[in-house]
Amino acid sequence: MPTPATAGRGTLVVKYGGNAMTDASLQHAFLKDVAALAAEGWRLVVVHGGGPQIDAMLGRLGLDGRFVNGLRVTDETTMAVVQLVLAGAVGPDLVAGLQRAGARAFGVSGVDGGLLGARKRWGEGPNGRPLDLGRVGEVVRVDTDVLATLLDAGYLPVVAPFALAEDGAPCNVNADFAAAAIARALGADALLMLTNTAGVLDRDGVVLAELDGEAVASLIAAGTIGGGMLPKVEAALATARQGVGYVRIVDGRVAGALTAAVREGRGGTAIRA
Ligand SMILES: Nc1ncnc2c1ncn2[C@@H]1O[C@H](COP(=O)(O)OP(=O)(O)O)[C@@H](O)[C@H]1O
Ligand SMILES: CC(=O)N[C@@H](CCC(=O)OP(=O)(O)O)C(=O)O
Repeated sequence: MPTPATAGRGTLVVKYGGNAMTDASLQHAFLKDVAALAAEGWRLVVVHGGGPQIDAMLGRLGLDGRFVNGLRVTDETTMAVVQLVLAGAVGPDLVAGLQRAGARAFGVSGVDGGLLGARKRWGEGPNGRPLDLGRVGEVVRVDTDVLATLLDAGYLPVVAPFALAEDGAPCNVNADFAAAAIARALGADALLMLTNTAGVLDRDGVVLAELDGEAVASLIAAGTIGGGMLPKVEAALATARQGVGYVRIVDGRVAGALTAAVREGRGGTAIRA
């Protein structure tokens, strides 16, 4: 597997999942990796999740979180909590950690500068019938100006994934889809998705080194891929098909996983068009 590009001159989009963030020392190792790659000259954008952190806040407020095929059912109150947690806690914590690691990080959300525009995304209910997920969006427009401006000025953008809906208010977008849309729009050399598994696992729990569209479809049909891995593989595959040459799902719980994937082209599951 080739590495993404000539070291230090390309664009990397890194999706950092909420499940990979739970251990503080591993988060510190990840942020040091990110800062080191940025110092090498990579144009780097971090898109973060925060699903478990949103669940924790909902729980504290006595509210339930519900998912359909990996997408959160989002009513108005849930949307407020999503914004609060992502742009008020998870994002600033990552920005602060990156600053400590020596990077000039700058937090934005998908609504800032019109970065992400979305239309309503429907879920799939029983018998394939459309299911109303509430304020959930699918990205249909990416305006990369705000990212280019920050990158050109030497900042490392840290993106919270919610977007502008057609009614002009924020809507909830799964962070895997947000990262994928940003990687495509930037013409990134690579999309790295850090999660809390060794990669995509087969039915025996063994990590699959490489997957194409056909393999993904049969693993989904067999029920081997489910939950939060569904949007991840869907987003990864679409990104690979749309020209991002290096897409990899890697273990965010392992120190050095990001730099190994970027510099040595190894670890986790490579997704091929
Ligand atoms: N075949 C599979 N391989 C790996 N993980 C899977 C698979 N099928 C379902 N999953 C689930 O998907 C989860 C990762 O997705 P998610 O919880 O949304 O993480 P993140 O916060 O990183 O986006 C894993 O922790 C696991 O529970
Ligand atoms: C629509 C939808 O599901 N939005 C996600 C956004 C956060 C996210 O994707 O976080 P992870 O990457 O940690 O899973 C949510 O509300 O949980």
